[in-house]
Amino acid sequence: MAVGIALGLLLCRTAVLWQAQLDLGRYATQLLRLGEEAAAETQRVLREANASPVPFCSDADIARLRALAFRSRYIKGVGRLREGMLACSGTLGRLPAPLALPPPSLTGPAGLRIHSGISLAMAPQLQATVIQSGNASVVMGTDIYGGVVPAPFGYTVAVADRDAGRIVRGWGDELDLPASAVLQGGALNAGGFLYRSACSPQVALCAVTRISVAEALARAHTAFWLFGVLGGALALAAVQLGVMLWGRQQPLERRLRRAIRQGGLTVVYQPIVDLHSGAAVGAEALVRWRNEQGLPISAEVFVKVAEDRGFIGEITRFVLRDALGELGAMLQRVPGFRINVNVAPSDITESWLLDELRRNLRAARVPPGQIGLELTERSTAERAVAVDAIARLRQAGHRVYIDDFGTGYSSLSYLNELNVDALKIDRSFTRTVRPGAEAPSIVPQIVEMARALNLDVVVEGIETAGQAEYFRAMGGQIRGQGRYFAHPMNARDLLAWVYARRPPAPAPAAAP
Ligand SMILES: Nc1nc2c(ncn2[C@@H]2O[C@H](COP(=O)(O)O[C@H]3[C@@H](O)[C@H](n4cnc5c(=O)[nH]c(N)nc54)O[C@@H]3COP(=O)(O)O)[C@@H](O)[C@H]2O)c(=O)[nH]1
Repeated sequence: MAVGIALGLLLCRTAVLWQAQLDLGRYATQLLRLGEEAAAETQRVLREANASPVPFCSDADIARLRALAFRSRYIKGVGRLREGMLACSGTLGRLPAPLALPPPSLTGPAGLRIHSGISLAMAPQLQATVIQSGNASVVMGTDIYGGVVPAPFGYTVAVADRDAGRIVRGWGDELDLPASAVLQGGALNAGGFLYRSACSPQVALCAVTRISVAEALARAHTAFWLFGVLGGALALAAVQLGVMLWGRQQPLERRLRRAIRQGGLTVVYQPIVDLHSGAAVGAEALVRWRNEQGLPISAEVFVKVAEDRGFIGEITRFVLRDALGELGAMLQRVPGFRINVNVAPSDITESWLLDELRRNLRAARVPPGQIGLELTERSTAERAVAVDAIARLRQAGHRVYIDDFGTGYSSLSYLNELNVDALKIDRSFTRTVRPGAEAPSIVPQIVEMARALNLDVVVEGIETAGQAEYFRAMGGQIRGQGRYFAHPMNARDLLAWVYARRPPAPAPAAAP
């Protein structure tokens, strides 16, 4: 019996670690493929920018650079360099004084120069990677890889200088492997972690995925118990293990589709407050999903899966229906209150969105002005499509917000052309407002420019009293959202929160 239990446990451990290695290998390959796609796009954009038929940094040139960035998936900005100094870019226009780039961290075979850890004028808190060829340069996005690898796996994608045997720059987790191990590729077991490294034969990139042995085993802890308790019933437990491993292998996509069908998603709401009065003026609806084990899956991860696989519309529909279903009565009682719903890039081009909005609003007897729509900068990449879609949403009575402003490096004047109502300043900018910050925050300039363009402003990610006070002191109408005021909460708690912060209803008039 004891031998049976020990053998069962050993077999189980081996199978689980083997499965974890397979998963790691699959994620590393996916990451590398993304990196290769981003590299191919970089080369194409640099080629097109260098083949510009219009004068260097002319208005037409700047518009062209902007169009190149907006048409790209992985590139956030395109600029022009003269004698190693940035002279203009699609985002910043012509610079009053050219900006020097530090020496490249790596020079590639095709004359590409890779500068890592660059602090950008629009987003000084981000450590961007700039790639230069000829008189053109591109800024790479920082969010290329995050959505591929689900918890509890970790990842790093690194620019690798094979000749010098060193890692130049990594995205994702800090690498705690020697460069030689990364460059060699393959499976590794070190310091209590399983690693899988894969390097591209075409470009200077390596992807490393990892999981701690404890985590890998914990993922299978149900099976361990089965083996432990049943011990000698090895065959039965082996069947259980097979079933479990099969379940784990089901891609996130399939599990997410099932969760949508079977009502496995929920919606939470994060209040948006007027920074001067402290009153709740609205809330952002955020979707939530717990997996079969009851563990939360990051919205960032599964929203991306739904976007990539083309079924994000089902989530948007669900959020709209659910939000109006559970908050419709409150919206009727508090007419100035607005619920903001996130819409994905593909949603705004779909005709169902307006129909769905109309239908749900009619059923809830709520006017369209009480539903705001949050579009990310990426949704507006196709200018003509975005202008048209935004106009239709506004004509229908909705307010349109640009979400995460600043992360896509698009310019305020471009937003002006889009004709939106408001912008939400990304929380990475808010984070720069803190005691002892090494550089003054760029947020005041953004707020001022937004106001000059008649755009309302919501500051996202306010986490401290100091940040709330800093933005309040700017005067003028300004709204905020963040954990300092409230974490996202369910509809019932939101109702209590909102009613507690509304000005008291006027007392009934005294009888004559
Ligand atoms: N298309 C849709 N996208 C959605 C939907 N619901 C969420 N999302 C997008 O997923 C991303 C991650 O969102 P989430 O994990 O829900 O995180 C949100 C907040 O919880 C978080 N937040 C709020 N306050 C703070 C704070 O003070 N500090 C801090 N570090 N994080 C905070 O920010 C997220 C809200 O982000 P945003 O939408 O940019 O305002 C995110 O991109 C969501 O947009 C959906 O239904 N549809």
